[in-house]
Amino acid sequence: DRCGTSPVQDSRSPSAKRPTYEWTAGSAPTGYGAARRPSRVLADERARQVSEESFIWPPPDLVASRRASPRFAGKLSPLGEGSKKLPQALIIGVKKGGTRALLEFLRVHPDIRAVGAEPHFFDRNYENGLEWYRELMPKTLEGQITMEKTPSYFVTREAPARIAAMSRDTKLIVVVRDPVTRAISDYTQTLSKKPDIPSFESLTFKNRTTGLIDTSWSAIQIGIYAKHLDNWLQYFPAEQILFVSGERLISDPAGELGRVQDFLGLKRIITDKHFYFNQTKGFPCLKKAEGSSKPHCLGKTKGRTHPNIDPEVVQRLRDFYRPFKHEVLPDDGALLLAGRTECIYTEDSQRYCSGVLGALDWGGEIIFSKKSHYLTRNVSNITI
Ligand SMILES: Nc1ncnc2c1ncn2[C@@H]1O[C@H](COP(=O)(O)OS(=O)(=O)O)[C@@H](OP(=O)(O)O)[C@H]1O
Repeated sequence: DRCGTSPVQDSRSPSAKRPTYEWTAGSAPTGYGAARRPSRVLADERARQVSEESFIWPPPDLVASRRASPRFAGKLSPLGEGSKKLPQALIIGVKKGGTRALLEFLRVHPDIRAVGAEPHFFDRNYENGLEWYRELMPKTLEGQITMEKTPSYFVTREAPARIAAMSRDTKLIVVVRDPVTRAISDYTQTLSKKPDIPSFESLTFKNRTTGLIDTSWSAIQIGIYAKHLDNWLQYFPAEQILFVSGERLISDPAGELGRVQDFLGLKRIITDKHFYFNQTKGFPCLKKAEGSSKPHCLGKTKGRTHPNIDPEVVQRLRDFYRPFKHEVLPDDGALLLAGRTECIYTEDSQRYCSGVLGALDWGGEIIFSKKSHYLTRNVSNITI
């Protein structure tokens, strides 16, 4: 991954272990970034797993732009014009959903400029202040959208309020993927760094005999999308959140990118002709990466081979996630992560017909109800 895991940024190298903050010039403005370290949504030790890009610091883009690397010349105007702006759109999750692929594909658009590394501003670096954050961003010209991706935002309790404090108009993008595959992908990543960890099967259960799932394990907890989403819907209307299917990002990248460009109010410039399927990699790749004329696939850490998991455990996890897919969430419009449903009925026989935002390959759909009501979260009250 040219933005995350190129050899010089190997996450195993000691110099890349932890972010250091000394190099930044930005000062924290009052009102943002309280002295307190942000507390994590996932308190469990295992929740400290972070996506691999988070180890890359300082952000390669910043280093690259300081060195005026020709790699970035494509997007910078010859005079280096423009100004650094706070992002207007964020890819907030989910970890292992396909967030890197989405960002890399989006960067092909001339009206999108993005920081490649994960800034982790709204979770770990908030006390550094908004000016620090702005300083990380690439320069943009009028009409260009500034973006970043940090998948852990989606599961960070404080993130929605903080992002809303920056701007209530921030557009949010969530790449969702079958939560079971996502969990296995998450585990595979950890295993690649710590080969001695227990098996996926044993980590899944609190007690294997009773079959009780360990929901404190971050690999499981991140996939309870409805629970995390609830938190976001307290601060942002559903229309401001776009769900991208991680599966379709692989099977039909241009189709998903079309939806994203529409959501961002951009001309559909990224189309089928930008992609080719690389047989060796087994994934779609870019014919030309941003600022380059060469084909570009994501790096070795994207598209890892997953270990075989006991099918019974996989099934048990599917059963575990099913109710969450049916959860109805409060908002201006209700949002439902559910099966193939077009209308739902509440206990008082109210009928809520929904516009389907997107079908998910794992049998779920993201449905947006036009009706503006708080719907009960008790699934059994609802006939589907
Ligand atoms: N085009 C393309 N090339 C390679 N990989 C692709 C692509 N599109 C989606 N994916 C899937 O992205 C998964 C990694 O997700 P993220 O980038 O969100 O991971 S991370 O949270 O930033 O670590 C990664 O998960 P694994 O397959 O488990 O490695 C891929 O399945």
